[in-house]
Amino acid sequence: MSNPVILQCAGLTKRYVQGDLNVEVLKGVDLSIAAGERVAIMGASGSGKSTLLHLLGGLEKPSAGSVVLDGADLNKIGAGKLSQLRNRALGFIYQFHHLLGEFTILENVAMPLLIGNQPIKLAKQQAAELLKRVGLGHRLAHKPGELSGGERQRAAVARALINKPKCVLADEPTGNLDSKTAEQIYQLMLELNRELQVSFLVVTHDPDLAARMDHVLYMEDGLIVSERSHHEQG
Ligand SMILES: Nc1ncnc2c1ncn2[C@@H]1O[C@H](COP(=O)(O)OP(=O)(O)OP(=O)(O)O)[C@@H](O)[C@H]1O
Repeated sequence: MSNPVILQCAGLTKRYVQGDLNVEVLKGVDLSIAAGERVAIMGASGSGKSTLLHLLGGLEKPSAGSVVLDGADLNKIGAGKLSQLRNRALGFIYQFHHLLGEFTILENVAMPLLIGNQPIKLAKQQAAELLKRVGLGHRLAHKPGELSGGERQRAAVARALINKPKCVLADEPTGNLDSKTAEQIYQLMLELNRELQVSFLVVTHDPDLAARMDHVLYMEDGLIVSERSHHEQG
């Protein structure tokens, strides 16, 4: 693939010290994601998938190795630059939506734009457009607690994409959804991937979701052990 690399890590290592124990959770992971590419990470519970996602998203620091996002080495830039870069270039989706309960859906989705210093009116306009796009145009003034699980997850997808990020990092985005609602979330992610050329890196136990990605990587005990390519889904 000749598309530019958006997110890359090399020799990524993470150790936690627990009392006398030194637990090596990531043991030198190399990974590269191109613009518009969709990658799934699968693997047993405890193999290090979420830890890898946190390090790639700059939410935690590695013990060794590098992460390069949109040309910037995350370990070599200061905290202020890092959060700016994260806000501009990345979107995050979690199994449990992490929307803020005291704000409306519209405000939740507009939030990344406001953090990026966009004027409120414009931010809300753009958030309303994207919420319509994900089928929530009639729910703008609702708070997360007033929506169904699937509606909340669609709002979370909208929030992850409002900044037109280069890459979305998703941790079990369909983990708590029934299969019909999960299907809507896959379709939405695929549409937005095609339309906006956003890359997706998705940690999942869900084989149906993994089958919609360009590549599936398997993690075992802190390392990526195999890769499968499949293009039957286009
Ligand atoms: N802050 C921490 N301190 C100590 N150990 C940790 C910490 N965070 C994670 N671990 C350990 O690292 C290992 C990998 O955790 P991680 O959450 O990355 O796994 P996972 O593959 O995402 O699992 P799951 O599929 O169950 O979500 C686990 O054994 C976990 O106990």
